[in-house]
Amino acid sequence: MILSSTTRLFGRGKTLLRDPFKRICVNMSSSSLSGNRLRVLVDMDGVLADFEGGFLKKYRARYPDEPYITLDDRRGFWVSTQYGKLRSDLSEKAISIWQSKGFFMELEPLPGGVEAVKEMAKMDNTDVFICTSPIKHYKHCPYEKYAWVEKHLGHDFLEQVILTRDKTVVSGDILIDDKPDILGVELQPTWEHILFTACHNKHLPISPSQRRLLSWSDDWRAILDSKRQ
Ligand SMILES: Cc1cn([C@H]2C[C@H](OP(=O)(O)O)[C@@H](CO)O2)c(=O)[nH]c1=O
Ligand SMILES: [Mg+2]
Repeated sequence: MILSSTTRLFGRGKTLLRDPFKRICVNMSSSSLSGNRLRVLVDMDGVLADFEGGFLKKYRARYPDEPYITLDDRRGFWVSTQYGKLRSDLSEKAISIWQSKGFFMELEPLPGGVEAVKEMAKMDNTDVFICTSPIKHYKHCPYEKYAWVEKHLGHDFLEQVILTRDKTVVSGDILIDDKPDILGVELQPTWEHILFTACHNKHLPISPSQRRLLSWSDDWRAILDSKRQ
């Protein structure tokens, strides 16, 4: 009985369920109870860095005689899946592009993203983290993601980088991300996913409960304000 009321009071955490005191301490440091600070998680590729544009440019340069998919015709999150449907061997060719040295480092910033993150980071009661997934071919990508942040946001911002393959285990109030389905071991992440519009997701119908950020010219400040207490 005590355990089940603890469950209702303190949430669904499996490991901490038997220790309500510990659960309270953990919650105190999470966004909703940490002195009313807002914690914003900002994705990198497709939100701050132009993965799709960078991919197409390098793919066409490396495989000038192969067919390609214009950004307007992109559908589905995974580039290699759509290229594989175009012709089965093109999937591997696509993968070879983002596995190459320099791919992630040389991505151009998407318009307004770096400026928005810098502005957010200066706002009162606001903590901003870059929450990004490295590819499993780890030779260049993790290093280059850090280098990109250092180059565009400055050395101090390296403190704010979270590299994870599972964003559901990271706590925050908002996750601004271009991937339509963000899944992982945590079935009820603390953040609200704000879908950042990209060439591959712009045609997707959005559920009434989901919110979009159309670009960094859209009203991201209003979205942040809507989550403040
Ligand atoms: C393979 C692939 C990766 N990515 C990005 C998403 C991840 O970065 P991010 O979490 O910053 O959006 C990273 C590893 O999958 O590369 C795409 O956006 N499209 C793709 O097709
Ligand atoms: Mg992304």
